[in-house]
Amino acid sequence: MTLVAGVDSSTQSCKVMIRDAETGALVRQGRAAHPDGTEVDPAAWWSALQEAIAQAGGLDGVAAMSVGAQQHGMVCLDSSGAVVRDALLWNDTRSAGAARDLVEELGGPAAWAEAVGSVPVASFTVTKLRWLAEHEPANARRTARVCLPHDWLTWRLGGESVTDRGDASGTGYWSPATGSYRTDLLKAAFGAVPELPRVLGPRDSAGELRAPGGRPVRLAAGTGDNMAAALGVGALPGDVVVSIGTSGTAFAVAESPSADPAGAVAGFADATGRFLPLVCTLNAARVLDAAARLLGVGLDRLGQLALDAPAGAGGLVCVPYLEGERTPNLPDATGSLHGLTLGTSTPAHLARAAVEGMLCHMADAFDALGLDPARVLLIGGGARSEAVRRIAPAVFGRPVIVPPPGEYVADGAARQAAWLLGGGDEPPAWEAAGAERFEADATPAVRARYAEVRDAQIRDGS
Ligand SMILES: Nc1ncnc2c1ncn2[C@@H]1O[C@H](COP(=O)(O)OP(=O)(O)O)[C@@H](O)[C@H]1O
Ligand SMILES: O=C(CO)[C@@H](O)[C@H](O)COP(=O)(O)O
Repeated sequence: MTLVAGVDSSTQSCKVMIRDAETGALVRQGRAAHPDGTEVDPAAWWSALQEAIAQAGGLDGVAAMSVGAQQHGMVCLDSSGAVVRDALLWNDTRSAGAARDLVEELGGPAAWAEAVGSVPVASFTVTKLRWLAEHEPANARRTARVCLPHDWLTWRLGGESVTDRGDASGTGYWSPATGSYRTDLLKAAFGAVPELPRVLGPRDSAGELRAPGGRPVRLAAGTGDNMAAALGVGALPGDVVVSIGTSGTAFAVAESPSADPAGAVAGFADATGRFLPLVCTLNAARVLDAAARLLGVGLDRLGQLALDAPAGAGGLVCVPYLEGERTPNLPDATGSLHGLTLGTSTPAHLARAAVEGMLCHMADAFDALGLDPARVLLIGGGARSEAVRRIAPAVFGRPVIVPPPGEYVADGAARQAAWLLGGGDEPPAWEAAGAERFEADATPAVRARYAEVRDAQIRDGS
């Protein structure tokens, strides 16, 4: 049996899935935690990857491997390849001011959407580079090369200095429409053009690593985590995927590039040669973690409590901007609870408000895509919650399909590695495991009440 390994180096952890290259059957897996925080020494990703590989039983029998990872993170290297400073992650909002300046300098949001398919907010690499140039000029001067988390891991594994279309499209200096770097925008933001990774196509080779014993393991291009998830879950044009992970995302596979001048939809490229319009929120599954912490319960108990309370939580509304927010672009916002009464001051009402607030927020992201999909697929750690699976169709006002709980980012990376081995125009057709369909009566009043409270909070500027 020929094996492939897929990696998901995400915000909270590193996961490795080892699968049969031909059928996609799961053979073994491992995972390891990442440190908390929005700036991280890339060495921590490296040691988590080694730990996850060891937990998966090593790379014996693995012929090809691919790395999917959190998008956008700024990894600066000096001329010897050493890391200049801790990487600033996609959820680090310190470059919000730099984003505002860059948008203004180019002539407004529409100019950015036209140039690179997206309007940069603090998540985008280009804004982090501007922040570095302004706040840490010595580090900026030492920066000879800039790459992204998946690029850096691929390179450390023995690969070349390469990236892929999907991850390049989250930098803010690569255009999905033309397939080329906009070094003019990088120069304008950073004051210099450091060396950038070569952008590979979906089936291209990134080199190879030498596993213990000297056996070569081929490296696929890798990609950003959302692009890998689309590949792992087998998303087809006509589907929308909603992922409830550290970030919340709603995305679709598209045949042509997009450019939203309003900035809500990022016009990314995907990992198959197509495109991936995507709406991303800073707050998603960790809203449930926070509510569980407040109530002093575990996630399963939080879900039971939420299902015990009535729809609408008796008017208790949670606006879940706990980490600031990216969509809507409110980097300094905080979360809030509205509608506390003696009646709603119960653990069940609070749990329900947290689940519904998070899902209303995700439904806003879904709506921003402006699509009427044939299927809505719900994935990510948050989709493991029974309460989320049962309340989501009520809040979204449409059925949701929940694939079996799994590591779809790492699986997508594994599928890309199998594609590298097998060749062909499309990735190998691995059989999808049976998904469950959830239906519920729509609860438009829950969304309406949420929207009222959300808009009042935004008007207040808090
Ligand atoms: N049974 C569960 N119920 C609710 N949430 C869960 C459950 N299991 C995991 N999660 C959530 O999954 C989140 C991690 O999701 P994941 O998609 O793995 O994140 P990422 O890939 O962004 O690091 C955790 O923050 C946790 O809240
Ligand atoms: O910034 C984005 C997408 O634009 C995020 O989706 C990151 O890619 C982080 O992903 P997770 O760690 O939540 O999977």
